[in-house]
Amino acid sequence: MNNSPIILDGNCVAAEIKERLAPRVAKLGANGIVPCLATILVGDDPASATYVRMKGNACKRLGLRSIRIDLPSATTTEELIAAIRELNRDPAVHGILLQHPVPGHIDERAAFDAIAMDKDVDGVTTQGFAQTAFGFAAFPSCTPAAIMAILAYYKLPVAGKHAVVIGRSPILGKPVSAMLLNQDATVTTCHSKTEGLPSFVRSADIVVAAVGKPNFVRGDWIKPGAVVLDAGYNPGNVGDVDYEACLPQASAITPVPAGVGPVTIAMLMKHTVDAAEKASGTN
Ligand SMILES: Nc1nc(=O)c2c([nH]1)NC[C@@H]1CN(c3ccc(C(=O)N[C@@H](CCC(=O)O)C(=O)O)cc3)C=[N+]21
Repeated sequence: MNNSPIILDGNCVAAEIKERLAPRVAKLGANGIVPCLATILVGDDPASATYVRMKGNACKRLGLRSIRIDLPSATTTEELIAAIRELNRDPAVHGILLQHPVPGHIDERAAFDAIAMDKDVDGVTTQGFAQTAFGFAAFPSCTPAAIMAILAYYKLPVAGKHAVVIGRSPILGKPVSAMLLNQDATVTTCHSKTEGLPSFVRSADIVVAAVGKPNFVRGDWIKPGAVVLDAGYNPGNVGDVDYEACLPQASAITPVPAGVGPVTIAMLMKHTVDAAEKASGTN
């Protein structure tokens, strides 16, 4: 038992990331460049609309431009790709974010892969994933980058540790597994077909929950002293970790809200500023 776990405060981590962006945004501005993020939302899922609005608000607070494109749920893959290509061609747009998930009839992979590499600030393209996996300097996807930023901010050791990632989605479980591996963790990626999931989690020094099931990770799965990172964003702002049950076991744990979420948005802002600097050669 551990009676004083560190509560990993995502708002603090996000504040530091955004503070460091301010002078860079000012310098770009002095050169007549305003970093610009285009967000695309297909359909009218209210939770997705909330996240997209939060991203737009974060841009505004940092002095970034944002363009919001809302497409009807009946949009075809071809129409969506056409909208993405138009943003690819627009030199004033530095980053493009296609909000996941898109309606089921759309080929989401094809749409993600239509995003120009140098504007893939959300790290969703196949090429971006490949670069992330190989440890090159692409924009990694934002939630995995947020998880790594939280570990770094609190100086939590990764090398040599057993990290168990629950979930293998293309923009969360898979890339965060690769990023942990690149920092010399021993990584086990668990998923819905994993047999004996609790026994894997029980051996983890670092647990990353990315399953999309509310309160899925139970307290008795957590090895005493483990670090627990909750990347879940279920309806009603509920994470994938049963926080109250895991808290007494963990040495450090992210809450939901105010854990991984705000850092995800800060990373998106950072990547957009990075992209604007690269595009303009101003860094
Ligand atoms: N292409 C794509 N990229 C994404 O990065 C992406 C996505 N699609 N689809 C949905 C998920 C979810 N996501 C969140 C970001 C911030 C919070 C966040 O900041 N949440 C606040 C609370 C939210 C509130 O106040 O309503 C918090 O945890 O403190 C949550 C969830 C990004 N996602």
